[in-house]
Amino acid sequence: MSDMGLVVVGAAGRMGQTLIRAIHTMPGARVAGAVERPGSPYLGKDAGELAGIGIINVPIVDDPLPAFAKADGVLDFTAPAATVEFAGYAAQARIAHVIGTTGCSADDNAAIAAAARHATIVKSGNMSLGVNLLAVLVEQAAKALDADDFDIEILEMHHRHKVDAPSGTALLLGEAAAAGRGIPLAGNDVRVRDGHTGVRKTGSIGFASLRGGSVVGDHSVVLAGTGERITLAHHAEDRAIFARGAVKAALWARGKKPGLYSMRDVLGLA
Ligand SMILES: NC(=O)C1=CN([C@@H]2O[C@H](COP(=O)(O)OP(=O)(O)OC[C@H]3O[C@@H](n4cnc5c(N)ncnc54)[C@H](OP(=O)(O)O)[C@@H]3O)[C@@H](O)[C@H]2O)C=CC1
Ligand SMILES: O=C(O)C1=N[C@H](C(=O)O)C[C@H](O)C1
Repeated sequence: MSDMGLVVVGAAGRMGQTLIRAIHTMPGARVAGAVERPGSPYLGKDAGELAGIGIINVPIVDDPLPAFAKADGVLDFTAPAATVEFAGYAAQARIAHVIGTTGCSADDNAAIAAAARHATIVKSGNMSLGVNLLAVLVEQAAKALDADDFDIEILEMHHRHKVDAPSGTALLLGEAAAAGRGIPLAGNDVRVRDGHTGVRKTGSIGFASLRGGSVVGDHSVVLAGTGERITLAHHAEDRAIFARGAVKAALWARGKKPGLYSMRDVLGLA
């Protein structure tokens, strides 16, 4: 089979550039296109040169449709509104869509699920192997430790440029904890505490978000009991772990029937 042609949308962003570098080094994939928004100062620049790997003869363009028409898949770490739009185009083009964008609303997620009727979509708040394994461990721990005895709190820290909170990873870990407890996360989550909050509600899952500096992504899940505390944690040191996961997801999705898949499916951890 020929190398999978991948379009990187948001190609000038932090993840976009990391994705261009990852595709360049991973066997089985090639950069087939690079897209940024209309008016971006990066339009016309070579995606490889911008990413620091030298000229690859892929100019950054602002029209996704012709790029998608010539490709086998799209890697998308952009913003929720853009991702919903790209999901529609990827479905039209019948190509795989790997979505790393976080901060999607319920309506955004419904639009993405609708697109997955026609396209193979892999969506995850975190594409790394380590975090997806951590989610499995969190689910097991939450199941093993009774909600009356152990409180679950999720702490995340990211760089100063991050725009959404809690992080997609924190929510993914919260979903895993809730699954372990046999409850939905919605309605049991406490995303903010301020002022006179009252005592902690038994069985709730708390979140706290820190922002600062250049932190790539730190996540801790604390299971706090009386007299003891378990902490399960992951520290991302390099965005390459997310980019390699995304390319792996695209290669996995090639030829799979339409549907909405997760990184746990890709990694065989489901
Ligand atoms: N799932 C995972 O493993 C990971 C997910 N992420 C998520 O990925 C997303 C991006 O993160 P990051 O790379 O740090 O952010 P950046 O802001 O650095 O990159 C986003 C890029 O997308 C571009 N963009 C936005 N809208 C459009 C559009 N309509 N068409 C084309 N390009 C567009 C932005 O352009 P402009 O600047 O002009 O707006 C920017 O270049 C975030 O949601 C983040 O949380 C990040 C790391 C890992
Ligand atoms: O914005 C980021 O940088 C990251 N976003 C993802 C998230 O919201 O969890 C994944 C990773 O932690 C980096």
